[in-house]
Amino acid sequence: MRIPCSLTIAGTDPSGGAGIQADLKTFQEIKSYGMSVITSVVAQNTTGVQAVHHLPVEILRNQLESISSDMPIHAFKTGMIASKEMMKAIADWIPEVSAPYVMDPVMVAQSGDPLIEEESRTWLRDQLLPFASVVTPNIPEAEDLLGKKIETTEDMQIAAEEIVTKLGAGASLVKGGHLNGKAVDFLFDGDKIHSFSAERIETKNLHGTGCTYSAAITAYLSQDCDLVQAVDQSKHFVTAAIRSSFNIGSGSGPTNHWAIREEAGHK
Ligand SMILES: Nc1ncnc2c1ncn2[C@@H]1O[C@H](COP(=O)(O)OP(=O)(O)O)[C@@H](O)[C@H]1O
Ligand SMILES: Cc1ncc(COP(=O)(O)O)c(N)n1
Repeated sequence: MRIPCSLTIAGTDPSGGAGIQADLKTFQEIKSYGMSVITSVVAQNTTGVQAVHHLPVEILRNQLESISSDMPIHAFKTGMIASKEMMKAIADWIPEVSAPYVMDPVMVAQSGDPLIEEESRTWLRDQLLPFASVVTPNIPEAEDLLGKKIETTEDMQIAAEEIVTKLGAGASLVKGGHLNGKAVDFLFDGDKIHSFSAERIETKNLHGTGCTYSAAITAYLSQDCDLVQAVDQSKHFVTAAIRSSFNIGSGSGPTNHWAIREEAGHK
């Protein structure tokens, strides 16, 4: 039996709601074997980011090599990649792997704290994004990638299309968490637009939603789901996780990764 294997390349969150920790919990819930390569160690919690330590690029390369020389990778994602040098190490490694690549173009934490160097954003867009099978920007990230404002759902659909046609991603999922009204996301798959909608849940506990969503897409892709089906199932996953998110910590609390299991009646 083939065991689906997912890899995340990202920064850490010791409070367990975002980054590598959220990704591994999500892989586990969706029953994809989880592996992780750490880019930066981040001291953060529900209130924000307190300190960041970027690992040396050489140890990033070593970790990538440890995985690809020994382990199967059926899908992988990237999250926080702080510097151009780290992006370059990952771009050099990607051709070694033939698996779907989900890029979460993380730029700032929910708290507003920056997670990547300002001058690396262009490199992320021009050198790394064209490798992505699908890229999953929130609205501020899509605005940054395209250099224009996104204010309506029509703007979101145009942005999703342009991230593919102008910037070269395989597909693009523009997420609507930062607009008002329903929580609607638009996927352009290179051919047409698909929309994924859920009721907006009134909560301050949204720490790690983007990480959880992109990790879920990665896990479903590792199981050979097609992209539209993977996004659809992941939207259900992240919505359930937000609906029963935890009021822990004094800031924006984490989502509940086992919500889907509870909804299905498993304890
Ligand atoms: N209050 C909310 N209620 C329901 N879904 C939400 C809410 N906020 C965000 N979402 C959904 O969570 C996912 C993550 O979106 P978003 O918040 O835009 O990304 P990020 O965490 O990267 O900023 C998307 O599917 C979005 O529609
Ligand atoms: C290491 C790391 N990566 C990403 C995020 C963004 O999290 P969110 O999903 O809340 O935007 C974060 N806070 N920390």
